[in-house]
Amino acid sequence: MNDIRRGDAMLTDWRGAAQRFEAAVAGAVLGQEPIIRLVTIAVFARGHVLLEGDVGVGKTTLLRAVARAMGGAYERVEGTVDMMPTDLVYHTYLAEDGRPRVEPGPVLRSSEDLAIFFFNEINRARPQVHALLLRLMAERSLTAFNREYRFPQLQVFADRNRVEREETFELPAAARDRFLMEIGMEAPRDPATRRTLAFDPRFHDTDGLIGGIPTAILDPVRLGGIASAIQHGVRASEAIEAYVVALWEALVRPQTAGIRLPGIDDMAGLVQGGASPRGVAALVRAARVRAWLEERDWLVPEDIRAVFVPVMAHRIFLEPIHELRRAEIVPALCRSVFETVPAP
Ligand SMILES: Nc1ncnc2c1ncn2[C@@H]1O[C@H](COP(=O)(O)OP(=O)(O)OP(=O)(O)O)[C@@H](O)[C@H]1O
Repeated sequence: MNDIRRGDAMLTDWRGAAQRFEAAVAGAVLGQEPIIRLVTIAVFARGHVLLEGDVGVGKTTLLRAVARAMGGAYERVEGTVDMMPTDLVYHTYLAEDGRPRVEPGPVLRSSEDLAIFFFNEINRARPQVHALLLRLMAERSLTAFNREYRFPQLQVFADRNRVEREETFELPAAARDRFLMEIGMEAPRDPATRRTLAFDPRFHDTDGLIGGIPTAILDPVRLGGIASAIQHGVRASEAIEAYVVALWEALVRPQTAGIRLPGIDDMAGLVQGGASPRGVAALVRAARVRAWLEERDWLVPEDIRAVFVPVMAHRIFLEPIHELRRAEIVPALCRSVFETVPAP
């Protein structure tokens, strides 16, 4: 078999694994197929994910299900206001012999095999902790105990609830683009799913639910190679390239693209920045994975549109007076961008 055929066969095998992975997660987390698809895209794009939503909509359950179905070394911490950055790296205690001991903390416990680091309730931790986490996400390395640790397989999942505002700390806006995606999660609307969630005891016992998921469906050690093969294997036509650049342009300069939003007089000053080349590269990366999951080796406009909001919305900086209405303005802006820019 030549190299291209071998590469194709590998991509097809891995697509099967991706489908089994999605099915395993969907078996435990009901009515969230679009969110599970986005998380799968992030896994194969090797990007970090922030999940945001109301209290008790299943964010933790989804991320635990993903960690279990994926396999590999996994650590989870819970954000608290008194957490220190060093709590992630080591902890000290007095041993039975009365002597102080130092043990690796959650980031170092599995050493360099760490595949998934799950940060629960990230907005309860203070900025010093965010700073360490964001550096770990950007560089996938950490210096401790006089040496550098590298985490080539590391993927960070974090969640934050949208409701809580007391004693919480927002992530710095400029650092949020370390997350490939920010995904909003809501409870399923379908009445039958709601009834099952309310009455079926399987969904009241999270540990039992997670324990029933098949494990280690994806091999984290090989994910980097497959992610690279997807990025090289999915083609973009000139028309698609022009489409992405036009969307980007319209997002950054909506007024020039002829976009008007209700209640905003100064469209020219609305977007202050943030949709950077790094952001658009992330968009294309995620779109290519979507195309691959849809069994194509070329991009279509729908691949771009399907990942546009979760990849781009958190990277846009608005004029400060509009930030309070961000949750309403940014989706409306994205919708207008799609309506204004003709798809090829
Ligand atoms: N879509 C769903 N599918 C399966 N279980 C669900 C779903 N939504 C909620 N649950 C169940 O509801 C309970 C609460 O879920 P979970 O702790 O994951 O919510 P959360 O969004 O992380 O909440 P918090 O913001 O308080 O941390 C769990 O027992 C979970 O099994």
